[in-house]
Amino acid sequence: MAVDAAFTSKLPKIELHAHLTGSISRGTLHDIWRIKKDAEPRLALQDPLVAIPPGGLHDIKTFFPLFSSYIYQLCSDLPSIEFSTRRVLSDFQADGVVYLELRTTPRASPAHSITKDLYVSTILSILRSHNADPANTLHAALILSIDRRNSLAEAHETVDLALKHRPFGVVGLDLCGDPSVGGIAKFAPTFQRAKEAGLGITLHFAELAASATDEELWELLRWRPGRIGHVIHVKGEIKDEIVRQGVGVELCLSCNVQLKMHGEGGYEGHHFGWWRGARVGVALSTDDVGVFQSPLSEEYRLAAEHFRLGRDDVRKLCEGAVETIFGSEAEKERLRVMYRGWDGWIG
Ligand SMILES: CNc1ncnc2c1ncn2[C@@H]1O[C@H](COP(=O)(O)O)[C@@H](O)[C@H]1O
Repeated sequence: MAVDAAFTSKLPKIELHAHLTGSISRGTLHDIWRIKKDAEPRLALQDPLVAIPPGGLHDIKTFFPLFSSYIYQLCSDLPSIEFSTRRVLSDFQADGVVYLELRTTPRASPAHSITKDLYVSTILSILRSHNADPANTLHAALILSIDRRNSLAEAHETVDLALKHRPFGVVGLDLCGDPSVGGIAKFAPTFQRAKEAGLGITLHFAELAASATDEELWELLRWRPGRIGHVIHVKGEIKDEIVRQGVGVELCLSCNVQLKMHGEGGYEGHHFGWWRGARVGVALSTDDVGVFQSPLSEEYRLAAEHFRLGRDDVRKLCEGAVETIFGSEAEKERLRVMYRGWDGWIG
C-alpha cells in the first residue's frame, strides 16, 4: 500500500533533530514582525515572508547568518519567545508528531532583561504546560545546544543549565552551529561532564566535507554520543565505528538537498539510502522546518518516494527511532505501544 501524503500525515512521528528558532514558521515570524512593525513603524527589519523565500534557502553561506542577523532580532523578547515556542509545538502536533526533542542554544537578551537561565526556564514551562494537557498527543522534551563558536566557559555554563533544568524537561546536550568553525576538541571535557551526569549527547557530525576531517570525527566519536546529526561526509571505517557503537543517526533530507550539503545528488543520492540498511536507529528529521518548509510528514513521503519504502519499511524506521530517544523508559514504552496498536498501516 502506498506511502503517500495522506498516510505520512496520519503516521505517528518522532522528531529528534529540530532547532527551535529554525522551526518557527514564516507565518509565525510574520505575525511577530507585524506586531512589532505596528508598534514601531520605523522598524528596519524586512518582512519574514520576503526575507525567507517561499521555496526555502539554497545557500549554506546565507543560512547560518539568517539566525544571528535576522530571526534573533524578531524573537528575543519574552512575549515573542513564548508565542513562537507555542506555535512551534502546535505546528509539530498538527503534522502528526507524537514525540519531539526540540533543541535550542541558551540565549541571553540583556536589552530585554533575559538571562540564559530565564530563556531556558521560559521554554521549559511552555513545553510542560503543553505536555500536561491531555488533549495534546505530542510530548516534547528539550535538548540544550552548544554552538561551535562558544567559548569553553560558555559551553560549561550550558551544561550547568542543562543539569539545573533536567528535572523540568531537559534530556540532552547538542553540539551545533556553522561547521566551518573548527576547534571543537576543546569541548571534550564539557561533553564528558554531561555524559557522566547521564544527559543524552547528540552531535552535528560531518556536515561539510571541510569539517569532516578524521581528526574531528574520531574526536566526536570518543565523546560517546547517543545520536549524531546529518552524518554526510563519512568514510567506511568511521561508518563501521558508528554502527559498532550503536549510535542513532538523525537524517535531514530536505535540509541537505536544499543546501546541497551532499553535493548535487538530490534526494536519490542522499546517504539515507545507505543508513537505512545499517543496523542503527534512523530518525528522519526536519532540522529547521521554518526555513526549509518541509514538515516531517513530507520528509517521510520523500524518503518513501525516492527510496521505494513500503509501509512496513516505514514502521521499522519509526520503531528504530523510538530506541534512540533521550526521553524516559516510560516515554519509550508509550511510543512502542502506540506503534503496535496503530491500525493506519493497513489503510
Ligand atoms: C545545517 N543545519 C544546521 N547545522 C548546524 N547548526 C544548525 C543547523 N540549523 C540550525 N543550527 C543551529 O541552531 C541555531 C538556531 O536555533 P536555536 O537558536 O538554537 O534555537 C542556529 O544559530 C545554529 O547554530
